[in-house]
Amino acid sequence: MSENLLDVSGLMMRFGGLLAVDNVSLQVKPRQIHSIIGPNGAGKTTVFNCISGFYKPTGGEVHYRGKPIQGMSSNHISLQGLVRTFQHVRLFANMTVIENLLVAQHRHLNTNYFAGLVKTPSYRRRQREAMDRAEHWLRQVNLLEFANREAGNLSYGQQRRLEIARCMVTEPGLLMLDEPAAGLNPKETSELDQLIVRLRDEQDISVLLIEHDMGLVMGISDHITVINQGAPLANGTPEQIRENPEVIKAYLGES
Ligand SMILES: Nc1ncnc2c1ncn2[C@@H]1O[C@H](COP(=O)(O)OP(=O)(O)OP(=O)(O)O)[C@@H](O)[C@H]1O
Repeated sequence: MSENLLDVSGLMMRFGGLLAVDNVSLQVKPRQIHSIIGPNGAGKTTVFNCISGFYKPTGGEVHYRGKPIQGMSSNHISLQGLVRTFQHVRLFANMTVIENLLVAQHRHLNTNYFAGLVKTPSYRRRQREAMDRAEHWLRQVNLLEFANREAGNLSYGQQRRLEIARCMVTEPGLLMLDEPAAGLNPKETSELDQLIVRLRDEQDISVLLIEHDMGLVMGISDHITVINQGAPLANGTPEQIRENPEVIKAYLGES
């Protein structure tokens, strides 16, 4: 099997006359934090949407754990273990924090109507496990004390962490985070930074990250892919990217 967890090659996405993603390739290895950076409108979120099944790519291939996933529905892809967050928080605001984590696991519980109706021992065991996982992840993201609060009443930083917990209760292999630090204050950003590193180091998962906060990206990434106007511009370690004149010209030099 390929040593890459995720292998994207020659990805293309066209919207009418606009080529939003033009031949982008990237490989995410196990236990890596891999960031995608680039100026506004470079095509980063479109790459995410193509990988996670929200868009059907116009061309190219996406393999996850060696299996082709391009063209699959987003639901099917998330069941394979590839889950994501969005640029804007998408929680069930009127549900409690814990309910958000239980709902997220529902599709993975594989219960059937009869088992639920008579509450068979295996049904009850799965419910208990779902509750244990929810509690575990609330502790990990420092939200246990808010378990019964409505998600919409959490601070923005807490909602961001709840979204990550919501992904993690499904036990993914690859977590895709789209601008998780947007709108966070420096303290919240530093908590997020530590959380992402812990996910890699303690949970053995890989993280694919889109982020504009260069301090965060340079501080925690194992590998960075830079795209500009839809096309790949550079690939490398944070040190290589920081010193790449093309990148400085296209992106870092602007800030
Ligand atoms: N559904 C769509 N239909 C038409 N054009 C789109 C669509 N989605 C994205 N685009 C266009 O594709 C280009 C890339 O957009 P995308 O959101 O992927 O960039 P980005 O790098 O994520 O930007 P930002 O950093 O500002 O979030 C932009 O020109 C955008 O207007």
